[in-house]
Amino acid sequence: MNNNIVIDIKELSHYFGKGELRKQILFDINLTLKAGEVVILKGPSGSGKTTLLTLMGGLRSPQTGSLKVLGQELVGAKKHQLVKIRRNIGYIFQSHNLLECLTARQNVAMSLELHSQYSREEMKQKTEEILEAVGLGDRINYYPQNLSGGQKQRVAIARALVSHPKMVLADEPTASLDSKSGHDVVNIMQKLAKDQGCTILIVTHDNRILDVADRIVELEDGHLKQTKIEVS
Ligand SMILES: Nc1ncnc2c1ncn2[C@@H]1O[C@H](COP(=O)(O)OP(=O)(O)OP(=O)(O)O)[C@@H](O)[C@H]1O
Repeated sequence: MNNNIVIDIKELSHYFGKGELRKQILFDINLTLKAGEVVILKGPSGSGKTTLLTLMGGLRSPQTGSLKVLGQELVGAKKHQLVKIRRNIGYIFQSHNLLECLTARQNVAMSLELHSQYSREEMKQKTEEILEAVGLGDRINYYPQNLSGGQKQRVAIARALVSHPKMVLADEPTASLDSKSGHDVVNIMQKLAKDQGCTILIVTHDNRILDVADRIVELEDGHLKQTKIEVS
């Protein structure tokens, strides 16, 4: 595998439904994401962005074409192979999906517990460091209900990045935030990713955050537009 390539998609198509209801959602997608790149995927509602993101994240089985994540082909992969690939990926969703009964620290620590190589002391240290890095050093023991929308999304970022994943997939991470919090959140995500050499793919409608991207790609009716906007 070329170590520099994190996602390699060739001629990927996707269909929902069966028989007469079968409908093609993605058409011959070709896309490569390199290590450390921040890429924004935009496009109108219903154009297939979330479908593509869930395929790349091993959250849905791809049907035809080729989709390689970290060198592993996911077309035809078994369930356990999808599960294995997911351990290398951090996920951030529109609504933060924090567990309300756990503090910020516990929510972040949960993600580390999946990586059993860490001792309790290491987990505590890593959790505190990442919460400091997202500007929540003074909110470590707060429950989600006592945090603002932007702060909760920052906990979600900390949770996604604490285990140093190779890739982060973020689906509309700023949709429920005001302009300033939205910008803060993506800036933190971008900085941490650059520090860690992590690739980020952000699906968004939010034109206010386009400037964090190294590259913007666009889906329209399931087709990836060939014109790629390079952001300087
Ligand atoms: N599980 C499913 N079964 C059938 N059709 C689906 C399913 N999930 C999505 N679709 C359809 O696939 C198309 C693409 O949906 P998708 O959620 O990927 O679009 P999107 O670009 O992310 O939209 P939005 O910006 O509104 O979230 C839509 O027409 C949607 O109705």
